[in-house]
Amino acid sequence: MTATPSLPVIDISLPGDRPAREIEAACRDTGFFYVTGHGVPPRLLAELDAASRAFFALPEAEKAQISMDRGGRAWRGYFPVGGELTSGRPDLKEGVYFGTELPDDHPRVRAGLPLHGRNLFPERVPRLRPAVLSYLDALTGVAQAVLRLVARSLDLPADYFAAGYTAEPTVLFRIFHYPPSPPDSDGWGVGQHTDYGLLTLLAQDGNGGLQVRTPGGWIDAPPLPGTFVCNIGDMLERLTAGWYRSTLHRVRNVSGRDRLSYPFFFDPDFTAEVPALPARARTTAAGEPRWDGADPGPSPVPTATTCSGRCRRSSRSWLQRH
Ligand SMILES: O=C(O)CCC(=O)C(=O)O
Ligand SMILES: [Fe+2]
Repeated sequence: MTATPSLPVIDISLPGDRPAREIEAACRDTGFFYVTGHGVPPRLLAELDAASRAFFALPEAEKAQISMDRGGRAWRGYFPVGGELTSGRPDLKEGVYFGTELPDDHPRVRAGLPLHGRNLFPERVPRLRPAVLSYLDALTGVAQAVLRLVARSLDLPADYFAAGYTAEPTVLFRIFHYPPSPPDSDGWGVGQHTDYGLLTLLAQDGNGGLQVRTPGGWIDAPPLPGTFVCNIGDMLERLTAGWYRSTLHRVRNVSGRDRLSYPFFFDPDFTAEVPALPARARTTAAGEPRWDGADPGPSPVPTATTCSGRCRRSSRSWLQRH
């Protein structure tokens, strides 16, 4: 276990090729990196944090007013501590699910598309609604910017994803509260898993707790002020035939304090077809095999079905969770 951050910090505002090349290196390694230069004002997160703490401090009955039972197919609302499992074990957290706010008469909502609809906001904490909606807007912009760099890192046109399938992205945003773990416990917050989609952008409070699996063991991904932890999900790993990695991670809240975190999941349009990426125009300078497998090198590119250690994992999907 390391105490210092060993994941790269990538300034996405830098001109030129550098951010894309750094993203390429990070995605070839663990698929985890910190994003800075994103332009999200700190006050947005501060307001979201204050509103979220006010919500979680409400009595259980008040929080249950926006229970996920009432969120229907849109998959929104509150779940209590123990209400979500990873690999069959209850996580020590409660949380609220949000997503892109769509009115009841929106064609996608009327068509009954899963994950589309209105959010559930608590009447007792009115400031949560504007805080969440502003944050969703801001993070959607950051995710699109990171995906542009991901596209460039794969030598694709910068707008490859936005033009192809994130013009109307599927956004799932969750706010989690991890109560302090019992002192004699392993700090279990969320069990090990990979994320299923394209990108996750995580803000976490000062208590830390996120851990990432590396070949050398688990490392901490501590909070760095002004950054988001970005990781790529299974979809990008699959799209790149294992060239980019979706890596196991977990939460251990050993701080002895309440921990809040804000994972923002960014995925393609629910109705989009996600075709295989077009062939890359070149091999790497090191002569490694192409990620699309079109020009096999000396050793085969690991894929989800042939890799060894990294495949023994539990991948979460929104359907698996309940
Ligand atoms: O709460 C966190 O810090 C991470 C949560 C997470 O990995 C997830 O929800 O997929
Ligand atoms: Fe995750």
